[in-house]
Amino acid sequence: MLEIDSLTMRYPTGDLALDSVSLSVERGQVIALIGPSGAGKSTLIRCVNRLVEPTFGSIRLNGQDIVAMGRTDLRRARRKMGMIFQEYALVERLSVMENVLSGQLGNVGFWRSYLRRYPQPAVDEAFRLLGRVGLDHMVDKRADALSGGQRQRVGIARALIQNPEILLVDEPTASLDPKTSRQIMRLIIELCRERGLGAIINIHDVPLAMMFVERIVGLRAGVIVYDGPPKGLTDDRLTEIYGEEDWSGTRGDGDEDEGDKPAHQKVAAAVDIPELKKVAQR
Ligand SMILES: Nc1ncnc2c1ncn2[C@@H]1O[C@H](COP(=O)(O)OP(=O)(O)OP(=O)(O)O)[C@@H](O)[C@H]1O
Repeated sequence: MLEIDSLTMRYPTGDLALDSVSLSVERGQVIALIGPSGAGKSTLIRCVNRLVEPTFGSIRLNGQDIVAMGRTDLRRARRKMGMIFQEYALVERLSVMENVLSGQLGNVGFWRSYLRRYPQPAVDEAFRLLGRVGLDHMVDKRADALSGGQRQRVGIARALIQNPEILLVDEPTASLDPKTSRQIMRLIIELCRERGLGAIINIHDVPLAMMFVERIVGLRAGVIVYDGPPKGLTDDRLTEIYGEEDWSGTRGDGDEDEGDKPAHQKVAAAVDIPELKKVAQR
């Protein structure tokens, strides 16, 4: 569905942010993109929606090369990409409903959206999505009266109302507490599953990524140094991605909603990491 080939990005400052990155995302597949600060994670996402112009390489969404597109085609292609941001990017003075409907901006034309006259099917879909993300009781609340987790739910509903083919998600939980972070990650993963949506999620929280995502891609200095399941992220692999560090205790403390087993035992069972299992048995 999304095929990135030999993607290279050198900023005008001379920084080589991506060095011949190749990556495919299948329909319904969610990828967590991890790596240290400056590894190129945000640049990769920004290249996919062409907020920055790659220096070299191709990015195909359903066979169409985004890098080669002119303005009209690019605008159309961007509608197929749902964006979810760390800082939510909501319009503070607008209601939850209006923020969600703003995801339709590309489809309803400037004047209709300016006058806030959205077609009834869009309004119905917004209600449905707000129900799905658990905010149906808050449709009229202003965005600036919401908690971080609620804001992110609005951000998710806004991304989904454009009926995207892929989600590009930049640090969705960086501003949230641990429990809310898990709820938001779980929601994103469930929605991707329900809709057969592919996603690339930039994330610093390795344990959280390992808990929810089946494929992890590790970037270091613009190069993919790991691409595989969470259970393959051994200490050596983490060192390759992040550099030398004591990794004990890094691999998560589990999912609070999975029954009464201590959380770290569930993660240990799920990810099959021997060192973690030893800790879990204590
Ligand atoms: N607008 C820019 N102009 C010049 N260099 C940039 C720009 N944006 C990013 N870079 C450089 O590109 C490299 C990759 O940065 P990028 O922001 O993509 O990394 P990241 O992995 O997303 O980091 P973080 O996790 O801190 O957000 C870094 O060396 C950074 O300094």
